[in-house]
Amino acid sequence: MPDRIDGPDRTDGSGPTDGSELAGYATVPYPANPPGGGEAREESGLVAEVRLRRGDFTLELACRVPPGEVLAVLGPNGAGKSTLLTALTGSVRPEHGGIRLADHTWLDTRRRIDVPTHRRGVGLLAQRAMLFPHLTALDNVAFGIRASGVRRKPARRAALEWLRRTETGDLGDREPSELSGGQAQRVALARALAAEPELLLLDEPLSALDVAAAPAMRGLLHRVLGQQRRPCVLVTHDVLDAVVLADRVLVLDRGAVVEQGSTHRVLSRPRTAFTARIAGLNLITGTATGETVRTPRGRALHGSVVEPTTPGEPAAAVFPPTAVAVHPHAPEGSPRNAIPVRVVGMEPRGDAIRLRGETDSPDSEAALAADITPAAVAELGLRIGDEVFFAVKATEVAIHPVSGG
Ligand SMILES: Nc1ncnc2c1ncn2[C@@H]1O[C@H](COP(=O)(O)OP(=O)(O)OP(=O)(O)O)[C@@H](O)[C@H]1O
Repeated sequence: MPDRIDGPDRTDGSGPTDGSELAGYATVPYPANPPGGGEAREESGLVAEVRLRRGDFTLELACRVPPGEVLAVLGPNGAGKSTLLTALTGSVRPEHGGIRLADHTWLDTRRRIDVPTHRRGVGLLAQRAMLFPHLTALDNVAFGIRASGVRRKPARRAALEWLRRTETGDLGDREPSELSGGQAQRVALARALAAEPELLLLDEPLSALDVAAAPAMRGLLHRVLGQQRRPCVLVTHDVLDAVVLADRVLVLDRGAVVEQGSTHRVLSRPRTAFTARIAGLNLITGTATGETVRTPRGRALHGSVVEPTTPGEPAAAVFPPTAVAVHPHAPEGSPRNAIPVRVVGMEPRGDAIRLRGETDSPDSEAALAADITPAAVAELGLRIGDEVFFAVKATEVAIHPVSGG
C-alpha cells in the first residue's frame, strides 16, 4: 500500500464501498466543516466513534487521540484492528458514527458527510515499505510532496530533509532494491511524513523487520513521533511497540473495546485476562538516569540501555516475569534489583505459577509479575498477602526511552 492512501474517489456519488444500503451521502471535499462557519470545537486531534458491520462481525468503538499522541491498538487476530484502520482511512464506511480531525469532519453519518479517502490526509506506514521500485529513495519521498503541487526542486529539498530526519540522508540515490528492509522502512516513514498527513497510521510497522532491524526502527519511530504534533494510531501485536511508542493503549476483542487508558495503566494493571496475557512483561516507568530508570518514589532500576535515553526524560525498565526471582527477605550482596511487593495473586501459567506482586507505589511500578516453579512456591510457603522481594538481574532488564504515557 502507498504511504498516502489514494482510494477510490467516491465524489461520483457511487456510494459506500461496504455494500451497506446508505444512500444520499455527500462525499464532500476536505475539509468538511459544518455549515454556518463551523462549530467551535474544544477538542483537537482525532475523535472517532464508529459502528461498522462486516458480515457477522461488528466493530463498535469510540476513541480520541490528542495531537502529538500515539494510540496503540492491540488485540487478538480478528479483533477488528484493520477494520478500524479502514474506517479511519475511509475505504469502508461505518453504518453509524463520526470521525473528526481537529475541526475537520471526515465522517458524520447523521449529517451524511463522508470525505473520500484521498482527501482525508491520512499517512500510512504499513508492514512493508512498498516503495515505488523504479524511483530512487529521494524520488519516492519527493513524489508525495510533488503530488500536493510543490515544484520539483523544493520538493526534492524537502524530501532530502525528511530522509535526514529518518536517518537515511545518505541513501537518497539508491533504488529500493538496493535498500535493506530496515532502510526501506525508514524511507517509507519519510515518505509518509513528507506528505504532511493530518493523521498518521502505523499498521504493524515493525513486524516484517528482522530482529536486528526492528529495535533500531522502533527507536527511530520513538524519536520521530516525539517531534511531531499529529495524532497517530499504531496497530501492533507487539506489546513492546506499545510500551515504547504509545501514550495510550486501546485493547480490542471481538470488535469491542475491552480496555483503554494510559499505556502504563493498561499494561501494568491489566483488567482482563486477555490484556494480562498480551502484556506479559513487567514495566516500570520513571525518568532516565544513565543506565537506570528512577521511579517517582526514588527507586532506581538498573538495566541495559536498548536505545539511548536522555537523562531526565521518560524511560521504562522492561523485564519478563521469568527473569524474576522471589525472596522472602531483601537479597544481600548482589547487584540485582530488589523490589518489595505484597503477593496479591497466584495463577497457573504453563509449568509455572505466576505471582502477582503489588508495590507500595500507587502508579508507576504498581503491579509486577513473577513466574516461578510450583516447587519454589511450596518451598517459600507463599500465600496471598505475603510481603516478599521480587529480584531481577540488571542484565535481564531492558531500558527504553518511552513516550510520556
Ligand atoms: N470484507 C470483509 N467482509 C466480511 N468480514 C470481514 C471483512 N474483512 C474483515 N472481516 C471480518 O472482520 C473481523 C475483523 O477483522 P480484522 O481484519 O479487522 O481483524 P484484525 O484485528 O485486524 O486481525 P489480524 O490481527 O488478524 O490482522 C474478522 O472476523 C474478519 O473475518
